[in-house]
Amino acid sequence: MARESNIVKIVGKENFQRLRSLKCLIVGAGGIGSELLKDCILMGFGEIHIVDLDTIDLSNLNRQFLFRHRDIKQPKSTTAVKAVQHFNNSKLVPYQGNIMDTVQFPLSWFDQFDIIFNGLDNLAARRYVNKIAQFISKPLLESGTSGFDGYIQPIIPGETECFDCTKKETPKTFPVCTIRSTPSQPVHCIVWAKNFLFNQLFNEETSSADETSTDWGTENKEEIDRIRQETNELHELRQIILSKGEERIKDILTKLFVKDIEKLLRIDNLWKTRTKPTLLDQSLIDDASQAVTNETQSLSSMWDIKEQIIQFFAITKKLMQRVHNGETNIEFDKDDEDTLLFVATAANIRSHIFNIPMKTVFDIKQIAGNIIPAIATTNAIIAGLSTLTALRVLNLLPYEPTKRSTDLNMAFTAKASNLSKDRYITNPRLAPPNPSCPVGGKVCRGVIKITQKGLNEIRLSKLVKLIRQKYQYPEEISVIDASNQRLLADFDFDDLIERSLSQVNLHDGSVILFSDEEGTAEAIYRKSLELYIEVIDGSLKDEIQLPDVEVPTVAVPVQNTAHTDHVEEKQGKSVNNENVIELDFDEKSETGAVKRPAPEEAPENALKRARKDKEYVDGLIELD
Ligand SMILES: Nc1ncnc2c1ncn2[C@@H]1O[C@H](COP(=O)(O)OP(=O)(O)OP(=O)(O)O)[C@@H](O)[C@H]1O
Ligand SMILES: [Zn+2]
Repeated sequence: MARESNIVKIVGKENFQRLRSLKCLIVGAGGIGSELLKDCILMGFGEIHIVDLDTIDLSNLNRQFLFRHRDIKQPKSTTAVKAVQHFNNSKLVPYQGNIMDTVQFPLSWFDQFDIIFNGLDNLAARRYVNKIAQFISKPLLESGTSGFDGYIQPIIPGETECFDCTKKETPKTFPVCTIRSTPSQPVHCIVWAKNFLFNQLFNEETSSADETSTDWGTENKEEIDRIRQETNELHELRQIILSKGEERIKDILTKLFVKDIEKLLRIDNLWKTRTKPTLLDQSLIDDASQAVTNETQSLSSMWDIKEQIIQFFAITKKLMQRVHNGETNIEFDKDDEDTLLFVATAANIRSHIFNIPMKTVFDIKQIAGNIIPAIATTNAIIAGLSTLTALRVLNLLPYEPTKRSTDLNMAFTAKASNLSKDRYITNPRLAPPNPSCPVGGKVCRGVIKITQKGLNEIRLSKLVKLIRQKYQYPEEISVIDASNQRLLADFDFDDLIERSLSQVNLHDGSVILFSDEEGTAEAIYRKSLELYIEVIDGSLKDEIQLPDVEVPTVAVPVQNTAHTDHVEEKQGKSVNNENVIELDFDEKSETGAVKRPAPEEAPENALKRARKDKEYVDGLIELD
């Protein structure tokens, strides 16, 4: 086949046969994932498995080229696979599910793959796959894009830096619930006004593209139902816009800033740790509806709430007239002052009721203009670089064999726009693992194999004893359920020690962290050990098998700063750090150290636990 002859030219006949026998996993079937699927098929991988938890949304169609309008609400993974069947020569296996679901995707399932590609859009899932790749020692091609910027990072466990070796930037997109129910910053209200409200009222074509994220950010069913219902009700507001009912602009304000907020206030759970919003004063709405405005206010001065509402009336009227003059779909454009004023006043009224500082129209113009769109071309470039790099990672190129894994290039694109003068792709080298990385550097890692019987019968005390014997830990060690940062045992907390592993909630997919609490007089500690629990079906001697890993001693605590310097140097002068790694990270998991007390934890243990967590986060230096 002509297509195959091209890849054969690149890798040679023998390597092509190897490629045909390899299995790859693509995590995410969105913007990058769709591209990866096409590229992996064109390369000729023997088997390609693709996972996505989501269904197709109207807003995906502009760039996720495997999907059509008729596919809306269908699962992404199966639809993507159907769309490529006609040119496919590989075995394709789609899954709809959350990659972090250890029941659907246990460690043994990951182990079947020769390489993993990430096409994800959130920090939690990226971190999870990174950790899994470290546990099973499989190469991972991590990637991400943001507007015209993007990056790929090949991760070879133990040899190159991992995803968590460098600190990640704060989020630029937000979970749905933050935007729709619990805003806490001006930008949340601006995203709501621009991406959601404005589109619902003035642009039918993009009206379901209401968020920059499909991540609900909550499991609260009541809240999700409310958001869905609210979306349906907004279609009625669109009718007001279409109906020439200028006198009904009051109803729009009342619905958005009084009735919807009343409903929100009824969901008690939302307000346990947050300040409640206050309803917009109905008399302010009534007064503003009577006010006459022809004055132009300075866009760089701060308007009070009264002025915001008056301007909201005026600008909504103006936009309604534009709709009636034939512009049925108006697009937000920061340079179209009408659309800007609508978004600014709506955002500010929402900020006002959520006790968030309001912003000048001028400031809002900067913020709204910067909300970064996803660009199909960047996704295509990044997925292409990712699959090409995979050839090198898998040693499939007959020439220039890679001497060390860190000689692999990590690619960044920046300003890939055809309007920009400085288009470039840079390729900084990879760094070795960061010794103070919480994932790769500071802990040793392995998999405990255990039977269900073992899980039900073996007590925590027995496990601790086995661990101490096998890895030469001292008497005092602490045991933490690392999946949720729960303390299970340490030198003065033994409430759970005589319970079985299943009684302390350990199960297939749990990760436990053992740390030396004692050390020597010279402050030499045994390195921490993180073990993944894999429950197996067959039989095992003593029902449990600990992994054969070396757990060396380390000196503590020395802050390690070398790595940061190294990263800066690696990225080169021409690449602005801020431009490079910008992804929609989930704020909650940014530190990776969520600390939840054990259900039966005494207050004094919470203190100790906090101390321990801190040690885990601080640096440990390995002694050779
Ligand atoms: N934990 C997860 N398990 C499986 N798939 C995931 C997980 N987290 C995210 N994804 C998928 O990764 C894909 C990321 O693709 P992309 O960045 O294009 O986002 P999108 O949700 O399709 O688009 P947008 O966020 O711009 O609306 C999405 O299809 C999303 O469903
Ligand atoms: Zn790391």
